Amino acid sequence: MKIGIIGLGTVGYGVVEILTNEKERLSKAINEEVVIKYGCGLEEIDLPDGIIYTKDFNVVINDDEIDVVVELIGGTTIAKTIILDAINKGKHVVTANKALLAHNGKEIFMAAKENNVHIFYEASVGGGIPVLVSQKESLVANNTKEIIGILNGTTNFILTLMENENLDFDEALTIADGLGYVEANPALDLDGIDAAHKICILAQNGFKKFIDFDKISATGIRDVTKIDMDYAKKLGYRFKMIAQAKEINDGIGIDVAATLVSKKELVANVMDAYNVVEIDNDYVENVIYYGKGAGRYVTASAVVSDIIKTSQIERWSHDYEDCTNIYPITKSKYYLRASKPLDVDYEMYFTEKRDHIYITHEIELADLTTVLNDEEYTIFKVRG
Ligand SMILES: NC(=O)C1=CN([C@@H]2O[C@H](COP(=O)(O)OP(=O)(O)OC[C@H]3O[C@@H](n4cnc5c(N)ncnc54)[C@H](OP(=O)(O)O)[C@@H]3O)[C@@H](O)[C@H]2O)C=CC1
Ligand SMILES: N[C@@H](CC=O)C(=O)O
Repeated sequence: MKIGIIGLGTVGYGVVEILTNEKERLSKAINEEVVIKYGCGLEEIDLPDGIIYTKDFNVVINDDEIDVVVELIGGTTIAKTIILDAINKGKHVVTANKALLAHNGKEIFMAAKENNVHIFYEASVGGGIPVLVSQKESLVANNTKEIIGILNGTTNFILTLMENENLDFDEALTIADGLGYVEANPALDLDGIDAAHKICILAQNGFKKFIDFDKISATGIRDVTKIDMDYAKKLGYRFKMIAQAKEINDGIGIDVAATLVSKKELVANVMDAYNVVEIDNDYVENVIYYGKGAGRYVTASAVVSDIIKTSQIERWSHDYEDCTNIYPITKSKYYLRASKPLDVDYEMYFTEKRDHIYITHEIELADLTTVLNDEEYTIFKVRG
């Protein structure tokens, strides 16, 4: 197996290291020598002996000896060209590029099918956690009912810091940024866009439907305050940025939102930069996947396992229909904080200083906002 790795940054160099250190064992596992022929990056770096450095990804794609192209540059422009060109040249492709797959997955999967090549992308969701392979292979007997997850480590780290250290959002963000957690474009993390990319990929595979990414509602964690975090704590909840998808009526409900999760739920106890995915199925019922969602070796572990999987004969099918009806999930329990008593049905209520705090029964958001009229209030979804 001859491999070309395009992108030698955090993940790409980790892949080079693992494949080099584990070459003998991995080659034995597939009964074929695993060889990195090219490392492609914008700037030349030291590569282990035998790997050819190139600046030009076309050198990799146009080499007839290359079986697997590994795209690890990120983004949705050049990466798309690289992946489609590689597929059209009959190469298997491995990528960790969640943004590209959420936006252009359909086109890429179709091209892979037409060219009879593998496209594997385990590292795009949950870093090293083997959740996609489980969805595509181990859960094949099941119909998925619901998927929920904490799919962004950065925001989970920030929420954990806010809670444990009693910090404001901005204070916690500064610390997370200083530790290198926050993406170059912070909106991807903070506004839930990265988590939306990941739930889009999970939902497509779970419900066997293509989802138009632009229809997914994502609100992120910028509105979570220390005040609401304290009230949540008093009521037995913890703030988490929850990505959720489930089949509803004639379509798919899917969104990402800061949510109060009961501390009794396993998901509420996933702290720091860890990720979790919980999939509810008809036969095996609930299964939970937990682990680190980012980091050089964590992510490279999933990429290497995908590279090795390209030696298998059977292709992953992505013969999905388009889902035209995509909705935010608005039927929920809600947390409300207002400066006056509110006329709402509730499960829990207390008042402190000038605040009136409610956890409502499950209700449609539109019905709730009708009752609230012009009152000023803070609102978040509640789970559990
Ligand atoms: N880091 C992580 O923990 C995780 C990352 N991912 C995904 O993995 C992918 C890679 O991420 P990561 O390694 O962190 O990103 P990095 O920015 O660390 O690495 C990307 C590398 O690609 C290089 N590059 C950019 N354009 C080209 C080009 N045209 N030809 C060759 N090389 C190029 C960059 O060079 P330069 O720096 O000079 O621009 C950089 O070294 C992304 O899709 C990301 O979303 C997924 C899960 C976790
Ligand atoms: N920014 C992402 C990195 C991995 O996908 C995260 O925080 O989870």
